Amino acid sequence: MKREDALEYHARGRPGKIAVVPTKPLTNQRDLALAYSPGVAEPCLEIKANPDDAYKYTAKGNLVAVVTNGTAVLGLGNIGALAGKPVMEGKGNLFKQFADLDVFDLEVGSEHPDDVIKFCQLLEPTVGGINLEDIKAPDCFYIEETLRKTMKIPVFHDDQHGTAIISGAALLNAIEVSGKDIATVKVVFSGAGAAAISTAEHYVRLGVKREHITMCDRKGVIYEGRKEDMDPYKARFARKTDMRSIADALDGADIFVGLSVAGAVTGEMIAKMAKAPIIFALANPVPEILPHEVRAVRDDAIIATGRSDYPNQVNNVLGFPFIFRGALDARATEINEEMKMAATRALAQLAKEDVPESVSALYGLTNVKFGPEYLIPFPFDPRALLTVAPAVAWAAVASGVAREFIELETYRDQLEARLGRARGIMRGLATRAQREPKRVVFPEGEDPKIIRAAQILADDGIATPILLGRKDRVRATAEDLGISLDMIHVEEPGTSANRERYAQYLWQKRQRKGLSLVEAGQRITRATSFGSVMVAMGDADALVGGLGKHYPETIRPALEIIGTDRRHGLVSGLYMLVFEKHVVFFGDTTVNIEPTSEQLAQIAWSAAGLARTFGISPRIAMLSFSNFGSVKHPEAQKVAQAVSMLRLRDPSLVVDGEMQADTAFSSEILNTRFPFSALKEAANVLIFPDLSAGNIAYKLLTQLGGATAIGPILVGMQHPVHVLEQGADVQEIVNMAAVAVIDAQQRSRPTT
Ligand SMILES: NC(=O)C1=CN([C@@H]2O[C@H](COP(=O)(O)OP(=O)(O)OC[C@H]3O[C@@H](n4cnc5c(N)ncnc54)[C@H](OP(=O)(O)O)[C@@H]3O)[C@@H](O)[C@H]2O)C=CC1
Ligand SMILES: CC(=O)C(=O)O
Ligand SMILES: [Mg+2]
Repeated sequence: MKREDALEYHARGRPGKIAVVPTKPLTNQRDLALAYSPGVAEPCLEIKANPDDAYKYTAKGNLVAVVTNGTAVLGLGNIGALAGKPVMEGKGNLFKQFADLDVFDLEVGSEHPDDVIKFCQLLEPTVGGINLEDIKAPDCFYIEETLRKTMKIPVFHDDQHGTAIISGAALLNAIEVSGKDIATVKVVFSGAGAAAISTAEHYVRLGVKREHITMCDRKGVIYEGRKEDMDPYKARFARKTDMRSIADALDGADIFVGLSVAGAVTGEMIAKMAKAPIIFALANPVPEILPHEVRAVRDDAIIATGRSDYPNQVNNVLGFPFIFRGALDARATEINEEMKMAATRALAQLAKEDVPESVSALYGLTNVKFGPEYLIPFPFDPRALLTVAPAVAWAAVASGVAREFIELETYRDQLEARLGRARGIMRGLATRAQREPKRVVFPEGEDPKIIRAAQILADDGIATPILLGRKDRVRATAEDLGISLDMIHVEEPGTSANRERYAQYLWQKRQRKGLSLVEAGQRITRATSFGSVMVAMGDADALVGGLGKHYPETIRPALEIIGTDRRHGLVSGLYMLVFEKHVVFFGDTTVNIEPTSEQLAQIAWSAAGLARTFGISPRIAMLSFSNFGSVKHPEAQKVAQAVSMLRLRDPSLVVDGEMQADTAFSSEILNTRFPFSALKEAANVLIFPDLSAGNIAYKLLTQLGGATAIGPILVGMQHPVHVLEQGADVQEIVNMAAVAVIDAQQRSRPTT
């Protein structure tokens, strides 16, 4: 990271990192009357009568004040309120991006603790919570304690408790990885300020013995009887000891926790620590010692820093957004010890779970697993919000400080929705699949991604996975991945007891297409054919395949063996494009290259059915370069004919065309220029005149239009078969399997 890049990042475009965004339309006289005078008086009077209504009519419940006086900004020291503003804007940005909380960053121009206290107290009507930031010790303790006693909204000093919570999670996991015992470990702190004191107290709650903690500040070890630079908070850690320097303290110590400044310890000191030392060098922006300096003297060390450019980022960014989310959603009156402990445990546990590839890919990593290099989740892991916020909210309810009851199942859905519609939709699918899980067969059963997806599907009760492949290979890969195959069925096409039966079925299906019984016997050893027969014969409910293969390699055997559902007449590949505010289905994007009018009508009919599966009432636009006969060309007429056919087939469908893409999305164009159109509002199903158009359009929208694509979803097969994109990641495989399960749930299986 270069200095110029950081400066350019902050200066680029609109200076700074956050802005205020209106959440209600204000485009005409009526809006103005509602938003401002006279309409605004109504919520004012409601709140006057019932102050709690502020949470209903204003942004208070989602608003956090990040307050500093700039006296301990990162490890830069007392650089003042104004110079601290970039950090506070940064916290605001993180609150928003990671937890959808809005922030006012408030830099208070006074070093006097009572000024900060008064300032915060006066903010109580404005915000739902206060995050104190970068205020030096011991002032920060007095400020926070006073505010907690006098205010009814959560007040949380991030450098104290955020750091304690996150490093507590990392501590539990580092202890587990190193095989140490929390009751006997010797811990040395560099720093005895806001972060260090609170972290040490949290470690004691987690099981570290107070007498095993040695705390050092600028003057060295804090010992019993020391007079210089002491305060009551440091005094709680004053040890009866002869040690005077941090070098003395580190000799034989198990754990070093740096919450002070860059360069506070040296390699020489670290070299003298006990076996498998745990080094948390957490000063920002430059740690007490850099990881390569530790490695130079200790190859058995477990290392974490506060930065994002080394493994194990122990930084309060993993805490404050999610902790405040949970606290505010539960309308907690404070953030108490139970809530902090719940956050620590939730983060520690999350690190032990499989990391989605979409997350590790953000860090340029593959196969990330719990261990010395991965003790704690990544800040960009969306599961952090989904895990920590509910844990905190629930702890608030359980400890009696919540004013709002949290229904955990629906709460997780609400959090998913905050992360974006695509995730919300996929989670909705998983929930539906879990109601009646089905057997899903995976032809690429030896692939590590498929095995990992199978584990998730089985663990989450979404499907009963059947992996096709050589059993020894599947077992060996599963073992490498640390995955148990107890709930996963593995079938080897080459040696399966069902081989004969399946070959007979295949032969009967294809004997008039030139396939001999011997050839059928050979073909059945191929996983895609084997899997397709399993589905056709009812030994599996759905097939999900095609990982690393070209599309036709999977779809052809499936089509030959399973065939097309007569009601659809043809198979097509649809995508669901999820935008921030709406969802649009695209067809056909993957199968039919030059569809006829009949086929276009079929594709539209299938797409309408798929939209209904997702709980969306279809409004179909049949697209072209022409608007309702404006261009006389066979390509446009083909689309218009498809519309007529579709109307005959299902008069209740909301469909029209041929029309241009902008017409499809503009109710104004539709209603003014084409008032005869059956489509009156923006379409949510787009049918393209050919595969080129459909395929190009969906790819452009994912690349340039910010859409998330879910698919391809294959419709029109006799039984559920779904083809993965070649490079699909584990989460995409899980998603597609959930779609396959729902597809299977919706069909009544005809007897074969
Ligand atoms: N990774 C993370 O998530 C977080 C990291 N931090 C980091 O922790 C550090 C401290 O922050 P915070 O507690 O808020 O600040 P404070 O000002 O409250 O405390 C700073 C402490 O560091 C001590 N110190 C300063 N220089 C030295 C030195 N050369 N050797 C030993 N101790 C020294 C001070 O000693 P004295 O008491 O003698 O003045 C003081 O105890 C910063 O670097 C900050 O970036 C903080 C929060 C979160
Ligand atoms: C991360 C943080 O809050 C700090 O270093 O102060
Ligand atoms: Mg800070």
